[in-house]
Amino acid sequence: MQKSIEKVSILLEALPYIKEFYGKTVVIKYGGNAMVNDELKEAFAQDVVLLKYVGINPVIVHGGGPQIGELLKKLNIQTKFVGGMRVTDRETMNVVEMVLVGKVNKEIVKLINSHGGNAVGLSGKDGNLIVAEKIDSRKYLTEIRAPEIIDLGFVGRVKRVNPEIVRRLLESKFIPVVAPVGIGEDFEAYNINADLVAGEMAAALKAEKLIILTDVEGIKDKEGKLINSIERSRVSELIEDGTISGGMIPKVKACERALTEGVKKAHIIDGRIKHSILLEIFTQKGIGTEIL
Ligand SMILES: Nc1ncnc2c1ncn2[C@@H]1O[C@H](COP(=O)(O)OP(=O)(O)O)[C@@H](O)[C@H]1O
Ligand SMILES: CC(=O)N[C@@H](CCC(=O)OP(=O)(O)O)C(=O)O
Repeated sequence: MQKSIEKVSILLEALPYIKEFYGKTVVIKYGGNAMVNDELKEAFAQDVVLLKYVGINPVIVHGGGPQIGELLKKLNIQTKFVGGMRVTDRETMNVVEMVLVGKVNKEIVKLINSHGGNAVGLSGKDGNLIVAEKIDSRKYLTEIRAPEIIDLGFVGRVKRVNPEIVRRLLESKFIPVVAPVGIGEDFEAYNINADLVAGEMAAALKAEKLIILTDVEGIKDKEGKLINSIERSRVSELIEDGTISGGMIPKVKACERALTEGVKKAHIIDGRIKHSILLEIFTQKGIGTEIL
């Protein structure tokens, strides 16, 4: 009996959050490093399906960096990252698209559907969802003080998101799952960092929240201690003094961008913790770092 009462009180703790977020959209970035373990994958899918069934609209934007790396290795194609971005020549771009759209996207769709959801996979090409343009490598790499200034190739930035197709899917009770491949006005495919796509998606949808799952607890300070909460105006100084570097830079940039466009809160949370999404949304304390 005591156990049952505990269960009810856990459910009741979620009630104010279900009320607050009912009918709202939450964009979730599902990172390649949080996708490596089967147990975590199952927990992720359960969280997404639960959100949908309590009336919250999840939109998934996924990565797949490690999975791209694996296939490039098998194909004996050298690859490197500069300033958190994969240098992408045409051959690499083909592999990126093959892995992200052909493999990772469909795996996530299957995973969610096998837990009772109704997911639909999209890339930036579908419905012109993500219009991209080649990133200005020099400008970007200088701005983030990258160690090397080179041409990043077919690395894109989001020029525009046309969220119509995603809105329609949400209205029809589907769960959209988006691969971060953009389409240029030159009809070239562009490789876009998935965090940046998630930020732009949240902005275009005027989402309630952006949640970025990653492979660390959240943003850490100079001493390596987790920062629970930070204002967006303080983020650039942490990049400038080197506290935030590498793969964390596009994450905080994505959060800044979403918040500037009216998204209420952004969170960087630990995807290695089972049910991290539910812990973030439905508990008072939340987890990871919130950016306001
Ligand atoms: N201040 C910081 N706080 C936390 N992680 C940081 C920080 N600066 C750099 N990082 C690095 O960013 C990484 C997360 O980015 P990335 O590896 O691209 O993740 P993902 O695969 O989830 O997209 C962390 O594993 C960590 O090494
Ligand atoms: C330009 C760029 O770096 N694109 C990324 C796209 C995938 C991604 O962002 O995956 P994660 O979120 O798993 O890191 C790449 O090629 O790896």
